[in-house]
Amino acid sequence: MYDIHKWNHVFKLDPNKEISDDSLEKVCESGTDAIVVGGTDGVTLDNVLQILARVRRHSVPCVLEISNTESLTPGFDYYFIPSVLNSQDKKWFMDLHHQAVKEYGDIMNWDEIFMEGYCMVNPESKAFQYTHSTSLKDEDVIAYAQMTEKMFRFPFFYLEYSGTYGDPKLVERVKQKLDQTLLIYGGGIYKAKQAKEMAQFADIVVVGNAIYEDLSNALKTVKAVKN
Ligand SMILES: CC(C)=CCC/C(C)=C/CC/C(C)=C/CC/C(C)=C/CC/C(C)=C/CC/C(C)=C/CC/C(C)=C/COP(=O)(O)OP(=O)(O)O
Ligand SMILES: O=P(O)(O)OC[C@@H](O)CO
Ligand SMILES: [Mg+2]
Repeated sequence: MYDIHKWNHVFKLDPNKEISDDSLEKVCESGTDAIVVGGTDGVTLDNVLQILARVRRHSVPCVLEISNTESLTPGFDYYFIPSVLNSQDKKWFMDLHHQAVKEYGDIMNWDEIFMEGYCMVNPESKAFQYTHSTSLKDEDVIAYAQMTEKMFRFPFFYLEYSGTYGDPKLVERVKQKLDQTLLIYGGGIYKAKQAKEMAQFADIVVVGNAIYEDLSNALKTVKAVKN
C-alpha cells in the first residue's frame, strides 16, 4: 500500500496521446509520486492497457482516474473516481458510479478506490464542456470544497483548471477550509515556478499537458514541488 498523504506531485498521462519510450521513462523515473492515467475523450480499454503495461516497466505507483466504464480494468495500484460537483447532469456526479457499482460492486476492492470531488473551473476546457459543468464564483468553489470534506467525506477535492493556470489565491482559500480532505490542484502548470506556487497550498499538484508540449520543463516541476 502506498501512502497518498505523502504524495505532492503527480504526472497525468493521457492514454489518447502518444509518448515515446524515452519520454515515458523520464516521466516515470522523475521522482514524481505517481502516474495518474486519465483523460476526457478517446480513452479506451486498448489505450489504457497499453499505457499501463508501459508504465509497469517502472516502479512508480500507477493510478487510473476513471473516465468511463468501458476502459475499466484491474491492474492499477489505485482508482481515483471523479464526481463532478458542478455538473448540471447528475450522471457525472453519481449515476455512472451507481451503474458501475451495480455491475462491479461484488468484485471491487474498496481499499483501492478514492473518490475525488471535482470542481471544473475552466469553462474553456474540454472536461468542463464534456461534463456540462456550470461556471462558479470563488464562494461556490469554497462551499463545494467544504461539502466534499464535511458532507461527503471524500479523500480528495480536485480543483480542475485543465489547460489553464489558475488563481493561487483561490487555491489558498480552498486549502484553508480543508482539514482531512486532500486538495489536488491541476491545470496549466508548465514551469517549475508555477508548480512551486501552487504547491504552497495544494497537497498534490498535477502536471498533464506539459508532458506532451514541453517535457524538459515538465520534469523540472518535480524538484520544484519537492524542495
Ligand atoms: C475490472 C474492474 C471492474 C476492476 C476495478 C473495479 C473498480 C475500480 C470499479 C470502479 C467502479 C466505479 C464506481 C466506477 C466509476 C464509473 C465512472 C464512469 C465514473 C465517471 C467518472 C467521471 C465523472 C468522468 C468524467 C470525465 C472526467 C472528469 C475526467 C477526468 C479527467 C480530466 C478532467 C482530464 C483533463 O482533460 P484532458 O482530457 O487532459 O483535456 P485535454 O485533452 O484538453 O488536455
Ligand atoms: O493538462 P494540465 O493543464 O496540466 O492539467 C492537468 C490536469 O489537471 C488535467 O486533468
Ligand atoms: Mg490533458
